[in-house]
Amino acid sequence: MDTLQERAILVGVHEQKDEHFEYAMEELKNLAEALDVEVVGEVTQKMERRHAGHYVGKGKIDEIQNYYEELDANLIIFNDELSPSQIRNIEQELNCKVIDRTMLILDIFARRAKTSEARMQVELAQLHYMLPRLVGLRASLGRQGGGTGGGLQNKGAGETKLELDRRKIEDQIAKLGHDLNHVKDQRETQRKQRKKSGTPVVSIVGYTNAGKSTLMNQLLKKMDGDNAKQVFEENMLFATLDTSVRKVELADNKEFILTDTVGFVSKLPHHLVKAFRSTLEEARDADLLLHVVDVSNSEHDYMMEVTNDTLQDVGVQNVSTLNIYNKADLAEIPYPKVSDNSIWLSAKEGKGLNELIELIKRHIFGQYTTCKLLIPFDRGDIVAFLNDKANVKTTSYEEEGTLMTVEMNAADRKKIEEFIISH
Ligand SMILES: Nc1nc2c(ncn2[C@@H]2O[C@H](COP(=O)(O)OP(=O)(O)OP(=O)(O)O)[C@@H](O)[C@H]2O)c(=O)[nH]1
Ligand SMILES: [Mg+2]
Repeated sequence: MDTLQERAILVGVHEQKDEHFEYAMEELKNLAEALDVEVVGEVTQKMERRHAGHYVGKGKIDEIQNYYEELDANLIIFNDELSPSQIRNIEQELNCKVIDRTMLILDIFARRAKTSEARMQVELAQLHYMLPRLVGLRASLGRQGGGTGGGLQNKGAGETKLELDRRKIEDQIAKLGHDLNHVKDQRETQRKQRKKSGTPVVSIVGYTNAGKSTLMNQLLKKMDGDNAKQVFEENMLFATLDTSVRKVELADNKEFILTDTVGFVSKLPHHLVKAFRSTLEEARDADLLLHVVDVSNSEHDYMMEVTNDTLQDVGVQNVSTLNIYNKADLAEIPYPKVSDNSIWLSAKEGKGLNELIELIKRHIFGQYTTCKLLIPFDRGDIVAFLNDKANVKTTSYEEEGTLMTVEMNAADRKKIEEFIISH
């Protein structure tokens, strides 16, 4: 397919109460560039509230039109999600291809999704978004354009040739919902099994591009050397869209499960959060969250706020959390440094990992207890089990059997209760 280079003008309304407007516009530019769209201009307007009919004030529409022609643009991207009537009205007035922040994010997700579950989740979000906007979108997407189009030119929604047919879209939504439920059940079963095994779960969460996958890889490398099964890390928005689950085994026979998942961004589309809910919910059952923050970004407080709000949105509450201030190498901050539940480190350089592991251990192995056991000589299986699963501190051979002092978790302890002689 012949793809025309897209040249976009960004349009944003700066509402009075919004303190993060400049950053939101900068992020919009990054999102556009993540789709190879060239940003050629920007129009902003200060208003008390966005205009219900056409997002910006009426006079601003003419200004956008002039700018559009002058800069030879072929696309206009709005900084917020446009309502169905806003899309229709702006379309009519401007007579050009119009997309909004939501379509942009959906499109990025559509391109990055790798597993079938992630693809289905994105497609579901796209269809939900499209359904009430068919009229406006039909006009907009019918126009000559390049790569972006609310995912319609991508695999997934695009290849199923829905032709914006309402009935077909509704059927497809129902089908995806059904298929996703099935995947969700499987995931639930796995989660339950993990829980039953008593192995603590540590989940990495945070804003997109904060360094979550880099941290996961470094932790795995530290344990398994270069044989570690790495996850994908990249300097781009939404490099990760799926949950990766790995087991981390520590030197003292303690182990935990580490998960990496999709990152957050401000104004994450509501339908996307909904579609990805089951992925995001994984964090709800975690024993500990590692909230990774790019401390070198001047907006990192805001990014933390967005992450916390999104987590709350999907019902992740009251899970103990460590704040990981990452990329300290790019900030003027001494590192590694630990203070209460916060740590400053550099995942990329691998500096601060030992301190982080200590901090993690302190949180998740709190329920570990030490006890003394006497195991008859004919129960070599128990001794082997303990050597494999527990942190064995002393072993001596007495007349009645093997005497061991071990530190272990509650689940394993239950299994060998009959051999405990003192605590
Ligand atoms: N300088 C520096 N760069 C880092 C550090 N940690 C990660 N990065 C870089 O930041 C970029 C993003 O890293 P990822 O690990 O992919 O980030 P992520 O949080 O998984 O991002 P998403 O999956 O997109 O949400 C990569 O280019 C990393 O090399 C760090 O400590 N210092
Ligand atoms: Mg990632």
